[in-house]
Amino acid sequence: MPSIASLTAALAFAGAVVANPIELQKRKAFSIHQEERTTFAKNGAQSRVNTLRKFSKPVPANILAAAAAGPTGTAPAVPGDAYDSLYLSPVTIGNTTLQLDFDTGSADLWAFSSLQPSSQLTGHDYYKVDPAKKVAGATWKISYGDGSGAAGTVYADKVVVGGVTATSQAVEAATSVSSSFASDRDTDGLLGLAFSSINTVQPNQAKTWFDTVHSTLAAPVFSVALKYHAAGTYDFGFIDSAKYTGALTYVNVNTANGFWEFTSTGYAVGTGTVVKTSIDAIGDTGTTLLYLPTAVVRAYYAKVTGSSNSATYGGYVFPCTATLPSFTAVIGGVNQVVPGKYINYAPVTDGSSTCFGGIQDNTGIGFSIFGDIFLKSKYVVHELSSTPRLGFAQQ
Ligand SMILES: CNCc1ccc(Oc2cccnc2)o1
Repeated sequence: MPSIASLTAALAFAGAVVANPIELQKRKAFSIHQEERTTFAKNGAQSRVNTLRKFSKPVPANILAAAAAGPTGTAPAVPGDAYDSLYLSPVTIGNTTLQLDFDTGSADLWAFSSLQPSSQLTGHDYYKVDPAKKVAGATWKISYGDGSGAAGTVYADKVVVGGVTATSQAVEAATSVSSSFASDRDTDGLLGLAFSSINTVQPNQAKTWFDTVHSTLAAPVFSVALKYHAAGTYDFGFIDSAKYTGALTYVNVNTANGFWEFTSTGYAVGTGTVVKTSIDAIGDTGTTLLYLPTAVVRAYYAKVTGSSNSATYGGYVFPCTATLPSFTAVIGGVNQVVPGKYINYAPVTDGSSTCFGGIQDNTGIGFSIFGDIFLKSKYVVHELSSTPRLGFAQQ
């Protein structure tokens, strides 16, 4: 049995993280967790298997099973402002870590880059392009539902999200961005998590990061836990049962339009009865609000005293002191409830006593959008199986 000192020295040499030797001597039994330097997607369980084998120790079946399962990872989702207008997550592209908006409503991974005018880069982390990694002849150009957009060229580089590595991922480097992106110093780009069929790279469409890595993950899933005025998470390759209450219930997804598109079969306002109606909707972490059919939105604000559909503010507003009813959408036959408090998005301008509704009309969009206002009360599993589906549970 090697001495504690020699074991500590050996592990320190191997670059392992060990407790203080004195601390080790105080303990009767201790476990050593060794992080290995790998170039492929990280897999903590595999590191433990390697360590136990290194010291000729038996490997418990559950650790072997987890190691064989493949990597998993978790990235934080941090509100970009006081009203959860968007959420930002750290992504390492090449050697730089940027804050990207993970967007289940689009399929381009793009970043502010060294190709832009330096005046657009103030306050940003940005991707420093390496001409050796350029994808010859490839360009991209994207427009979002809020009228913003960006365009540029394409590089193949290492992209790490939550410890999971894609060694050669299409990284769309911006050469130009719209004014709303240029003035948003917090968002360094987007990471699309919709289906690669709507990626905008030409002439050869690129894959999303999740599409690149999903076959190596422990399971072909990612799970989203956005939170109300707090940091949440994106889990990749696994479902974290500690992050929700009750059961996960599922609905099939129609991927024809490249979205996580599903049908809600009814709704209720507050304690009212469920109105059966078919609502064609997409889940979209990149959209702030909950956009619904005109009749549904009218029924909701009919229960909000002092509310009106304001031409001035471009949507339904109400007194910030209003007590808002909850909103229920029936998904997969299960009532998914959004607390009324979550439907007060923000004052129309800082300090105003008039507030802008989290529920708005979907006129002009062509479908409903279950954006952050809806998502932040749920744990949402996105399963890329042979028949893709969405799982919902209450946080
Ligand atoms: C606020 N405009 C800039 C901006 C930040 C994130 C995005 O992207 C969006 C916008 C709407 C829908 N989906 C993604 O645009």
